[in-house]
Amino acid sequence: MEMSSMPTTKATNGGGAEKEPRGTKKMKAKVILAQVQQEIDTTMGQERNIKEEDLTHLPHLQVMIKETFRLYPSTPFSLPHVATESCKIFRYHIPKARDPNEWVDPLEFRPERFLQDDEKAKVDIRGNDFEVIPFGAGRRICVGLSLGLRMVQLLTATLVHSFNWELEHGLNPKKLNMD
Ligand code: HEM
Repeated sequence: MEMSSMPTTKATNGGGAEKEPRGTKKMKAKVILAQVQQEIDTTMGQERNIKEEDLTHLPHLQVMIKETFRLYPSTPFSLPHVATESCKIFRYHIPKARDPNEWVDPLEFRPERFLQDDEKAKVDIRGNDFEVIPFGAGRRICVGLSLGLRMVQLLTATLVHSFNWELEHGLNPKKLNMD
């Protein structure tokens, strides 16, 4: 996600999500954040911490994480595994990462593409659909898949539940030093 750095507690932020001009990427990120926060608040309230059992009731959280894995898979940074060109291996079609023939607006962060009734609603990230394989696929698939996915979901949900997130001093995400 294009947001990180300085958290404010939800109580002190004053609900700034609606104050940005419409149509900007920053605005979109805030809307997505607000949507996930609202989903968590509606589902389990603000009085207790998120538990693993809650995760299955949070579809917006799940598609936000799916979209993050699609657009920013972590593995190419550590292992030399990324499809730079679409190709066919035996009978398997492996689409190029962020292929415009596979994805509408491939470079846009659009979690809703994975929501029910949308184009890619059925795509799963557990190695069954080759469009998004953040954990790999086949016999060398990540053995920590279930643990890793649950941890990412639980941690993200907990951070989003407790804080609003934005870059310090309105920094442009493109200028963020990721080294
Ligand atoms: C979000 C978290 C994680 C991501 C995105 C991830 C991703 C991956 C990927 C892409 C591979 C390579 C698959 C391939 O070669 O095709 C891999 C392999 C592996 N991962 Fe993970 N992983 C995560 C968490 C974990 C955790 C929590 C553990 C252990 C508790 C783990 C243990 C392993 C092991 C042992 C392999 C090598 C499997 C093999 O070569 O047979 N991973 N992971």
